Amino acid sequence: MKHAPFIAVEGPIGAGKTTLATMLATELQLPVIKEIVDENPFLDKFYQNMDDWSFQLEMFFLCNRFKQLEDTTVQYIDQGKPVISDYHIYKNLIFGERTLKGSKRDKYREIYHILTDDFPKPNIILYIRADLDTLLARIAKRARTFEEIIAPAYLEQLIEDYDDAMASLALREPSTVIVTIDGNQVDFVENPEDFTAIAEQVKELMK
Ligand SMILES: Nc1ncnc2c1ncn2[C@@H]1O[C@H](COP(=O)(O)OP(=O)(O)OP(=O)(O)O)[C@@H](O)[C@H]1O
Ligand SMILES: Nc1nc(=O)c2ncn([C@H]3C[C@H](O)[C@@H](CO)O3)c2[nH]1
Repeated sequence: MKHAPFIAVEGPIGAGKTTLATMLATELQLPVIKEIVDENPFLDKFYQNMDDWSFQLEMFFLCNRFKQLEDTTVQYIDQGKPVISDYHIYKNLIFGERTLKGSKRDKYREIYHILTDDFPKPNIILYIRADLDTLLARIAKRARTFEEIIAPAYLEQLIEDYDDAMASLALREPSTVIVTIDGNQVDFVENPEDFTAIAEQVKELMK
């Protein structure tokens, strides 16, 4: 590994990223970086009108994650300390490519690369795949009001985008370990053995 273990949990909306990252952080005694949701002023507006609000929303996520990545690099990666995050910065591009159009998409892509290309990236990705029914059930279980109007078609598209993105990342960065977790079958919340198996695998990868 080029640098200390930097683990990212990824997957489409509601796959269980924050849940798994938090459980692993406790089990492996790692610091955990979580994305900011509650103070996001654009999410609500975005779900009501994606075309009007996507640029503001994507820029907000990008700026927040840029700051978190900057801090993570200084506090952990540069110090050789392992860390786990409930997202990979690459998700900005996965979402941005889907929600933005035309010149805004081109500008956003350029800004993304300018801001993030020189940062250390996660060397272990836990990719939770889950089908539409599983995602809808988990989103409903979490019951964030602004997510009630998420269109199933948007989620379906994101499921596909995530698969494509992980496949292209694997080609581009062959040294990055991507562990795919079947979120429909593997239940790290309800089945302790499922969680233990994931935690053991991560421990091995961190050696
Ligand atoms: N394996 C699981 N089995 C059952 N429930 C789960 C599982 N994983 C997560 N959940 C529940 O599903 C909901 C969504 O989980 P979580 O918030 O971790 O998803 P997320 O991927 O971080 O979401 P987001 O994409 O919005 O950040 C929560 O209520 C959580 O308790
Ligand atoms: N458009 C868009 N771009 C992102 O980078 C992004 N990251 C997360 N999200 C949405 C998913 C959940 O509703 C909620 C919490 O994860 O925020 C995003 N939406």
